Amino acid sequence: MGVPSEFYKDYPVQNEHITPIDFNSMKQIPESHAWVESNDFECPLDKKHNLDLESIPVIDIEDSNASELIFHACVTWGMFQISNHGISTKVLEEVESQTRKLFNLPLEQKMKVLRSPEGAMGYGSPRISPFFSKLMWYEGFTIMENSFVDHAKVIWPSDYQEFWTFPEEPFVLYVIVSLLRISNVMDEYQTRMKGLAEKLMGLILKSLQIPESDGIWKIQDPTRGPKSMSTALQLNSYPSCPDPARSMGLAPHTDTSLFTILHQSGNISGLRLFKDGLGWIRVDPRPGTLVVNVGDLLHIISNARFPNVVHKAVVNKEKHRISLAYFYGPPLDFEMSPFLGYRACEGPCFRSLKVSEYVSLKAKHLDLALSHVRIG
Ligand SMILES: O=C(O)CCC(=O)C(=O)O
Ligand SMILES: [Fe+2]
Repeated sequence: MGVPSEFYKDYPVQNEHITPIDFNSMKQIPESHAWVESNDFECPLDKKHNLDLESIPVIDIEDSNASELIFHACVTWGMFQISNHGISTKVLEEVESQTRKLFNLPLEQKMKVLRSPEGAMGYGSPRISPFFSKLMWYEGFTIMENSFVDHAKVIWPSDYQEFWTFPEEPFVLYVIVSLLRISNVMDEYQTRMKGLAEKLMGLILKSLQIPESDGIWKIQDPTRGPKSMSTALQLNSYPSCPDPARSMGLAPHTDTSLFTILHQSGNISGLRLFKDGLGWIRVDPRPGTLVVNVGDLLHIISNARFPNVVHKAVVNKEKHRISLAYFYGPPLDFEMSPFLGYRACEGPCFRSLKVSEYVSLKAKHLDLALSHVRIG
């Protein structure tokens, strides 16, 4: 979820958990990246017998029943796919192509925007890395709101100026042009995602029958100014891997957000969700759709009615997979309470707490964070 950089100052990450290796030069996976049975319990959907559970629902968000359909999908899966979402193929192709360009830069260029040990933005390994004994076959780039160019200037001010001072160098020029192009595309994508997220939020709150007088409806109010929603765009890159069965793209986790909107590139399988009793289920990319998954904060607000779905990403031998996750959450100062409407379970399952407290608990305890919030 989008949090200010200074937020993680009490939870610094060690360098080995920030710096990705040069994946492209690897003919085999190093011991540091070799997982034991990483892809256990793989459970292809075509082997399922229960037809109702056979696929993550695709919901047309303009459908008059969208809210109802979302409710059922969230209760059953904690995940759904959306069509008719208004993000054009052109925008998605553009953002994907710029993302590929960024990750295709030589490692030493990407290292110039490496996330700091206390930081939230920039290039690096997953922030969940310290919680696992093995490293992931992954490199990512986290962008917060505002313009990407502004972040770039903040992240590497001296080099940025150098680029303008010595423009005769062709590679440097290429980087400047790429940077500006990427910035525009990333800004545009975030703006579109924000609009879509606001719409989805309305449908989700309606699906839980939370009355419009409740404070949660008001957090999207733009007059709140800088204290508006916390969002982040996470560019995920999974280079092709010599030994996918013993590697992990992104280890099993739940998202801290209210919900996440995920775009999976091309026709490359990678996302898996965990369903009790069934194991790992493939959520392959489907043209024209985006994936939406329930995060921890919506799990709390829905009083555990919506599962915060455990998911992971696997890698493959031939293809370089890209995905883009847009995390959407309430402002850090927002006090969350489980909603106890007639659809929720009896009594509150969680205590009330500020979003900032939950984000800190997550940074410290990862998947055990919820046990610090649960009542009874
Ligand atoms: O790449 C994927 O399919 C999953 C990404 C993800 O779970 C995340 O960015 O939190
Ligand atoms: Fe995730």
